[in-house]
Amino acid sequence: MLLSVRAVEKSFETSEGPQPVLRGISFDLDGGRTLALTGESGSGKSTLLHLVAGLDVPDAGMIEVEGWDIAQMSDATRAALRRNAVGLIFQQFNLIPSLSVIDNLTFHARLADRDPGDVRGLADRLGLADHLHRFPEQLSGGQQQRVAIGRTLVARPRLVLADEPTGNLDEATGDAMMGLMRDMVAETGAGLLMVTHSERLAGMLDARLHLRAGQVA
Ligand SMILES: Nc1ncnc2c1ncn2[C@@H]1O[C@H](COP(=O)(O)OP(=O)(O)OP(=O)(O)O)[C@@H](O)[C@H]1O
Repeated sequence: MLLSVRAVEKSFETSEGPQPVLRGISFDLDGGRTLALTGESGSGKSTLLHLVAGLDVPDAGMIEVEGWDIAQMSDATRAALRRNAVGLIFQQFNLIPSLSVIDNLTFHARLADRDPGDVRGLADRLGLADHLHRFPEQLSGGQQQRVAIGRTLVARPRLVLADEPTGNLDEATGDAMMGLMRDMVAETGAGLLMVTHSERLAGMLDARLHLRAGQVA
């Protein structure tokens, strides 16, 4: 199993005491499969994604990526897992401002010890062929979002975690990016866990995990 989540609990301290946000979440995700994470605002989607990404640790329960329990890892091992096995597409694009589009793509492949392969072909599929030598600040928000998607895919992670990855794109471009992500998942055998508020996009994925008040509904 690529990703196993079992009985995960997470609370945050607030002025009124601990506020439970995730209350016993369990699910599995196989390689080559795509899973939509849906639920109303505040239901715990981003919190769950952060835990799976190893950016935070659960209070109870277990999260295994390829059989490795991320809560038991040292910070250094967790960082290495994030670098090599897990690809994050979050709302902050975190592009490197001093690198052009093509260099941003290539750099991330090398960071993950991957041969970047056909970067120009990928840029083409991202609709960025005419912007290869631009710097992030010279791109629109949607173009930056596509670089962020490409940057993650070029590293060929085992697990792709995405938070509204097409949120800044028009419907046609968003659908094209969804198609690209699904193709890459199918080609590389990676798993995709994607937060979305869109029923339409959720319907394009293999399965859905719907959260309601911190539980699987
Ligand atoms: N660091 C934190 N400290 C305290 N409370 C937090 C923290 N992070 C999240 N929360 C609370 O946890 C709950 C779930 O937040 P989360 O961001 O996971 O929801 P979400 O489903 O992703 O929402 P949205 O769709 O609006 O992004 C919210 O009530 C939020 O206020």
